[in-house]
Amino acid sequence: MKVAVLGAAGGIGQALSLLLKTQLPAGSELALYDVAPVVPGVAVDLSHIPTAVKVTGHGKDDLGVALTDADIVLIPAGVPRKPGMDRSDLFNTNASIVKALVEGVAEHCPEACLGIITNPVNTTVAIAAETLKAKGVYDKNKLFGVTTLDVIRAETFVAELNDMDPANVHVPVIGGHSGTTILPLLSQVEGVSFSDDDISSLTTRIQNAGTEVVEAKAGGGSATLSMGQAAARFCLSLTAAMQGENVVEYTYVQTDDSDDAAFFAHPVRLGPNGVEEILPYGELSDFEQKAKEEMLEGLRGDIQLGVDFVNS
Ligand SMILES: NC(=O)c1ccc[n+]([C@@H]2O[C@H](COP(=O)([O-])OP(=O)(O)OC[C@H]3O[C@@H](n4cnc5c(N)ncnc54)[C@H](O)[C@@H]3O)[C@@H](O)[C@H]2O)c1
Ligand SMILES: O=C(O)C[C@H](O)C(=O)O
Repeated sequence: MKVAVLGAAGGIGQALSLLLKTQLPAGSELALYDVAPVVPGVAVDLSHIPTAVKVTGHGKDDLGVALTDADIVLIPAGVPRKPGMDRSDLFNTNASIVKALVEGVAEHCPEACLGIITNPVNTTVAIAAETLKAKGVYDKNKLFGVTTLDVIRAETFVAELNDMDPANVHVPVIGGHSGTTILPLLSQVEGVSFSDDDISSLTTRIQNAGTEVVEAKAGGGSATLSMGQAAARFCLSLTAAMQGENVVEYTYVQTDDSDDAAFFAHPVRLGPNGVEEILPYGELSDFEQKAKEEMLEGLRGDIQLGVDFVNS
């Protein structure tokens, strides 16, 4: 198994790479790519950890080497938010970064599964899809927007509120990855019943959790450590699925469901070739149904922005 992390010298990239160095199956290879000159040093640093995962570092002219033979590519390259910004404010800088890196994926490892972390995820995943289509190598089963951070936050907050062990809490989160497009399905959490006030305040907290971190970091970036954990969970699930295990994760994938949006986070059964099956997200409460209807237009607009960026 070869995993390439593009943007590996950044806040997420380093946390994620540390977790993968310690948790990928023995015999795996971890290729770290970044335009920042520190990336070979990050690779040397990680290489001193005694696990059977080989780490290589690749600077800006070495994208092809990092990507060749990759089975999974994770992209956290790009700028993070500062207080007062929305994720959509990152579009101008991050759209072209994602497009260029995905062109590299199309050229060097078109069969790899690709996890997009760079914001605005609602849009950058559509950019990746259109870029791969333009190169004639798009496989909708191999492209994922990594929304696992919404899931782990929801699990943490629900566990805190109900004094439970977070390991025993499972919260579905569907939709997209910004503001109200993040839709936790609290009605489906087993073993807990919430008051209407709890549902309203927990939903808002989960939707605004990224902003909570951005404000607390006060200009020093956005979530990196929890995101590193979330992306590692997603990557390790995909790795296990590629090796034959039965794994389901919530992730933002192409659904072609005209009632929702072209991309929508669903529970997805992962397999050796990426998406094995997109599972239904089940029945929504009246609160969730209304929240879904209210956010769909915005999510569809975010996706269209990505489509237009590549095609016009
Ligand atoms: N999907 C999510 O849930 C989620 C969560 C947190 C952050 N994010 C997003 O992830 C992105 C990265 O966040 P961060 O905190 O790690 O930022 P960061 O600034 O700490 O790191 C970004 C890294 O990307 C590198 N980079 C920039 N352009 C590049 C290119 N063309 N090729 C390769 N590397 C390049 C930079 O050198 C830097 O090392 C941001 O867009 C942020 O909004 C997404
Ligand atoms: O909020 C951000 O800008 C980063 C990320 O999308 C998050 O949810 O923490």
